[in-house]
Amino acid sequence: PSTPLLRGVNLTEIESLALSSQLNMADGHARQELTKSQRSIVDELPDLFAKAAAQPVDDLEREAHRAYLHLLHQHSYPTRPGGVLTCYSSSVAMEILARSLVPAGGGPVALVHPTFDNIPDLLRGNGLRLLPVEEDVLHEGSVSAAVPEGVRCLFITTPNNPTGRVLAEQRLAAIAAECAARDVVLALDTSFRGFDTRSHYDHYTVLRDSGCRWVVIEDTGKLWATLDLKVGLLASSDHVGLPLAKIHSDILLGVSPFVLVLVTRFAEDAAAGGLADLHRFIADNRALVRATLADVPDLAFPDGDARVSVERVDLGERRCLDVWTRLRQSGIYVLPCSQFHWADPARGDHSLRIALARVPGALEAAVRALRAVLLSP
Ligand SMILES: N=C(N)NC[C@@H](O)CC(=O)C(=O)O
Repeated sequence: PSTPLLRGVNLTEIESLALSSQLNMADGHARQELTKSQRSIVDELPDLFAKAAAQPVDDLEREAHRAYLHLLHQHSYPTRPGGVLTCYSSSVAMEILARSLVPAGGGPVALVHPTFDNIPDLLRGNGLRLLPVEEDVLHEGSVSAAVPEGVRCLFITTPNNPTGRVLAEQRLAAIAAECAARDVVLALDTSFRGFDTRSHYDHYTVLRDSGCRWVVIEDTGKLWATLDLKVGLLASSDHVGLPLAKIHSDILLGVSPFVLVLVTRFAEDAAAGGLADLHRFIADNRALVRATLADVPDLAFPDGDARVSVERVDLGERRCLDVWTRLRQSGIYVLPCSQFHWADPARGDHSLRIALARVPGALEAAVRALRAVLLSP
């Protein structure tokens, strides 16, 4: 049986246990130090606050959308009113999408497997039935198998969490064409795309050209240590046929203009070289994890070419709950992977996920402690 003690506990509840720990390697939020140029943005906060108060919020919203999406080479995003709805977080965007799918009727939602469990939880919480689509089926093989028969929506996290796997441009085009032919809504969660340039082809051009009904959820919260000052973006095709704007209005009037200005400034800093620096920083932290654990027997890193800000560790015969529990006794937190396998948790019972957007010294201390636990019976 899978790790019973964590049954009924979701990943975010496990992450919340770690929030006050100095050695929190659990959640995928950005907790690294600010760079020099980012600190100078923080030094400007009083002026940014004044700018946010003085300018029309529509302008600030358009500026934030453009700065963030152009940073990631997404030039063809919709600019029509309501084409990109701004939310407090990507999970709020996810909840709006899930609620909007319910009245549409029709079959289940096909969802990539594994992926972060708040996505299936939000979909199921709205009464939607789910069908898992394994990553290999999604990324390779027949396109009709990637879009199961009878589904109302296909939901893909790309880059995926925790694997880092990126949907290639040609594959997105093929899946979008299949969705167009079968009138299936194609939904993408691209929250981790900032870390991987392989996901920086213009998804909006591909989606638009396919003619399919589509939704894309973006998240500014994973990249920069802004204390979770962030926005989620809910973009959609003009013929998506879902009451996204209506449900969005049920949940919020708008996000803080101050956060919009902050996101714009951090995105501009990233475009001026900060994003490349961040990629090197994450790659160095990934290398630190792999080097520190290199001499541990019966251990593997299943996502060899992942670039996202998390790293999965395959523990061999060891159980993730046992390792997680022993680390927690020393105040060190990682994330067990059972719940990512939302349709078959046992498949995650022998792997952990380590957050990489962390101060290197803290990451090294945590991974050295993990190594000690793994080497002691
Ligand atoms: N609304 C939720 N549950 N937020 C947690 C989520 O941001 C953590 C995450 O995405 C990750 O740790 O990979």
